[in-house]
Amino acid sequence: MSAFRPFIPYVMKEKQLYLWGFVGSVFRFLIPLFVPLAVKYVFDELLQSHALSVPEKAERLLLIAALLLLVCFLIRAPMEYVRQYFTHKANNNVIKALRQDVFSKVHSLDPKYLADNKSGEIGARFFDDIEKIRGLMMAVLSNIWIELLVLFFIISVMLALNVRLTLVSVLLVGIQFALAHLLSRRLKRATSQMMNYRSLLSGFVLEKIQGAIVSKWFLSEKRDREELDRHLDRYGKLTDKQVGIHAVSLAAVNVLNDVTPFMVVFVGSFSVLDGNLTLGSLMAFFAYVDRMRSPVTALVQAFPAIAEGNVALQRVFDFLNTPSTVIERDRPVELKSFTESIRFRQVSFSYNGRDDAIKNVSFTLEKGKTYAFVGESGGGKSTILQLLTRMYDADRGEILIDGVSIKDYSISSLRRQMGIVAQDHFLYSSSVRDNLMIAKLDATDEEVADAAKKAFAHDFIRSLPKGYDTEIGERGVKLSGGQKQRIALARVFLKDPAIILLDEATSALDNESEKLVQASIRRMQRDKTIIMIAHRLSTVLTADTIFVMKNGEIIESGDHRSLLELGGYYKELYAKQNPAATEAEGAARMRARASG
Ligand SMILES: Nc1ncnc2c1ncn2[C@@H]1O[C@H](COP(=O)(O)OP(=O)(O)OP(=O)(O)O)[C@@H](O)[C@H]1O
Repeated sequence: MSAFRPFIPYVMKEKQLYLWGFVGSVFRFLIPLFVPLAVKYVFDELLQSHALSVPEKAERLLLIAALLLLVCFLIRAPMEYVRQYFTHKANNNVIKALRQDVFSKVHSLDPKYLADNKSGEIGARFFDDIEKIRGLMMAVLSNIWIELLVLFFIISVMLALNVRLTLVSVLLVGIQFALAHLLSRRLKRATSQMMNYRSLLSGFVLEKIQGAIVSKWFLSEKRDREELDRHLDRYGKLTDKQVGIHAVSLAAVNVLNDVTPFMVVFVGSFSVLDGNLTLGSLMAFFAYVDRMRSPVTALVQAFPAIAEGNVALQRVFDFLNTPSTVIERDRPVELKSFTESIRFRQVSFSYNGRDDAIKNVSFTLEKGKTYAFVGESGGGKSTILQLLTRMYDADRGEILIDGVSIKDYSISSLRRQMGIVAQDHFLYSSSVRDNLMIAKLDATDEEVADAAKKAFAHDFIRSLPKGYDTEIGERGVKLSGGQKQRIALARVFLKDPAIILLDEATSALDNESEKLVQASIRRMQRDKTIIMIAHRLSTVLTADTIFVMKNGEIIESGDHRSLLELGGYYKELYAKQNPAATEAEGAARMRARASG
């Protein structure tokens, strides 16, 4: 029930449309309910009247028929349209608002949530769950409430006709409701298991589609298929369970449904024999009891949709209420421009709450200089960038920009100062131009081309079939690794931020291209602060300061020369990558010492 509360504002926003739907429904459903009363009049009064001649009776019959037809065509039919149109429109608006909110929520989720949950499972909220909420709205807002109103109306008229018969009917219908209610709890539980599994299944399938090429390489298609079969079997069992419970509800309700009119005729016939009930009243009664079955059947038939919608509401609002750990403070400061320094003060951070990815790290970076982080894989280099861009917040210590904690800045103004080429430089399945322009939405063609030239991407882009308008496929599959990297670099050149973060930004380029791109980066350097991460030490030789990381700690720092002279871990790494250069440098130093 709890998920209904946050859902109410969505429905209330559309109350005007629902009101029209309500008006349409009342007319559409209540008009036919007067037909049995007309039948009663025809049987009890008109046909048995001694005051009227046969032609007069025929004339009245025709008049009643014409009146009923007229009401049906002129009021009931248009009201059906009003009911359908406005209720569906209102439902569509609610669905649209929910989808907008789910989509916006994706952007405010912590990277940790995105790392812990498969995109297919998150996508299931957007598609499957919200569609189930539509089913719930159709059942409840379009049908069930009006059926209940009809039930109330019918019982009132029946009470006026005959109390005893009404009690028999209400008792029988009451038993049907009680049965249905009893089974609905089990149905909800089964539905919840089924839907949670369905979202897991969509996560699995999406991941396998994305990894289809890897499956081909490693010939793991058969294993994927077996895994899918296992998932489908389990899902099949859960759907069978749900269908089974629903079938039991329908069977129980339908038996009683069949029995009810018969019982009414049976009991009612005695009343007719006793002279307590007219034949016309019994016929009207029979028609009402028949109509009375419809709300119960509608309710029971809608149970799966209601149960699924209920679970979907819970899942969607649980998702919308996912707390964020990276939170902007009230009235944050705008970081208008970066003017002095970035400072990490005794910063520690763990992704899983157990192992520190960064341990007590402190350093200061000055504006306009180039810094590099090098060291072993998994040493914590990328984590430094994650913390600086506030994808995660440090567990301990402080990160300051121009002397102010980054938590005090608005997140957008902080990120506006930074441009990043990450290891996983995601490209969208749109054109090259669109991919570049996410860095600057109002960029001119010249600015786009200029940025591409700096990243040495312009020539290859122009050679693509439609140049800058070429579609590059999902995640840029139609491009080579180096081409994708150049586009990611061009994106940062186009953004032209004060702080440039390069995480293995040139690793996919050949030596020649890497040198050219590095030169571009250096050219834009003047007032830029560059933080680069690289395994290939040849790319960081000119950095003002190189930080060497191991096990989440900075173990050495200095420029290339001083680090070599230190003779520590950096020298070891450098020697491994450049054996010849190290020997030559050693010999030169020896010579210098001998001559000095
Ligand atoms: N999203 C994440 N969730 C959990 N653990 C993570 C996550 N990202 C990184 N780690 C862990 O944190 C540690 C530091 O990772 P980080 O990516 O900072 O290393 P790195 O020095 O950049 O490595 P590489 O040079 O291989 O890119 C590693 O042990 C890694 O397994």
